[in-house]
Amino acid sequence: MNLEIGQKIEVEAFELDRFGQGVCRYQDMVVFVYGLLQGEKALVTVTKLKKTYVIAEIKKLLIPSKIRKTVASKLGALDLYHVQDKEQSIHQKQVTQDTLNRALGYDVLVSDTLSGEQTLNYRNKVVYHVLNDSLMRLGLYQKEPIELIEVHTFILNSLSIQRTISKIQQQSIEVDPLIFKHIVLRSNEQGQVLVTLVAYEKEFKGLTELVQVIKNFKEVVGITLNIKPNEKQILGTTSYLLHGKNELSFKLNHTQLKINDQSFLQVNQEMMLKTYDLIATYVEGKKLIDCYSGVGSIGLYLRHKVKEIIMIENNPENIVMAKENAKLNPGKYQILEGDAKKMIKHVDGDILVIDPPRNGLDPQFIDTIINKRIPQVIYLSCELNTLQRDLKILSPHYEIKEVTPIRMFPQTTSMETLVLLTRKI
Ligand SMILES: C[S@@+](CC[C@H](N)C(=O)[O-])C[C@H]1O[C@@H](n2cnc3c(N)ncnc32)[C@H](O)[C@@H]1O
Repeated sequence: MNLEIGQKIEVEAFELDRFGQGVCRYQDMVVFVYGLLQGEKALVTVTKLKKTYVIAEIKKLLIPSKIRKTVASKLGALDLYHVQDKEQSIHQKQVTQDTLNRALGYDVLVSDTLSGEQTLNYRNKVVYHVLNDSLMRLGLYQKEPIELIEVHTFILNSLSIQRTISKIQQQSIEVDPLIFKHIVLRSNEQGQVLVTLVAYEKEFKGLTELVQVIKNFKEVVGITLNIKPNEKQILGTTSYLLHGKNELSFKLNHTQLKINDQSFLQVNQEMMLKTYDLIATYVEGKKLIDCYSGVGSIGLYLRHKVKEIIMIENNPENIVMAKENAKLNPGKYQILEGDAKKMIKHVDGDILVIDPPRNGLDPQFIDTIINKRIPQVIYLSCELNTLQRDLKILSPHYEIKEVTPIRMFPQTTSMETLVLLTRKI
């Protein structure tokens, strides 16, 4: 193979992979082209040469696919925007099916993707990054090459977040981009907004001016300053209240929920409710363990379905919030703080709901579930790769009853998957 960077070649994608790349073959090489769909032909420019594969970008689309909606977005956060909405759901089901079949070595039955009506403006949390400029400019990451670009309208923003960020972006404020790094905006269904300024230090140039401006926006219920712990993590564990309250309330059908600037909550409320309603149909038993429970959204939502709920969560801030949320939604709860793999050894229940972070389950945690013979396990996963790894270990002991891909993040390749498992005799 004698390809060179910058060379133009004609390729056809035989597959759209789970990262939104068209997979093509050129001579003996695999070529990945972001934004190229299955069956599409394009003239592409080689941008990276690796030992076993090549990365190229579309120069000219020669034969477009019927499922294409528009040209691919530059933004990493919109990496499936060019695909029609219905086809995004079909793609998600296919990727889930292929990944699980490959891992488990048999045909896993995967349901149709659970989808919603609101495929734009659904995000109730968005992180804007401060660009490297002395006058404040805010943006998002571009996909290829990965770099920050200024963005004024982001079509996944909830309408209230879009309104707030537009007003912030109209300000001309001098800042130090080496210290002031992000603005995180969260909104609820009432259109209220919690704004978090994220910086490496408690004081920075432009802070007072920014707070003066933002606190006058009537939708803003609170402004906090969070101290960024390192380059990789957006938010740290220290927050200071600068205005209003560090709290946002949500009404999730029969459940009231409060979060703060550090809490996890699914970003798409319509799909969160659809997911929780589906989980509710699985729940049949007395004692439910909600593990990786965050501020308690899943356990609280299911409180009418069981006699008792045990929550396990390792973040002390979330534990405080979960206890407040428990008071808002009376029921019988035990809220336990600690590492899931240790805590799970000390509790019993007949239903286990697990909603871990992207890195999935610890082998020690899986061993304990298997040894305890918990009859029903409901696994909500935000990372298909760790889900398939964990299901491989669980599957000799648990039957995979139902797998539902969830379209939690329309216009993107990110996906959520819900799996119902029952103990084999
Ligand atoms: C994906 S979130 C789910 C939160 C909650 N179920 C919800 O939907 O609102 C994962 C949660 O697991 C918690 N967590 C991460 N590692 C943990 C561990 N080793 N033990 C217990 N909880 C953990 C995080 O703090 C976070 O709240």
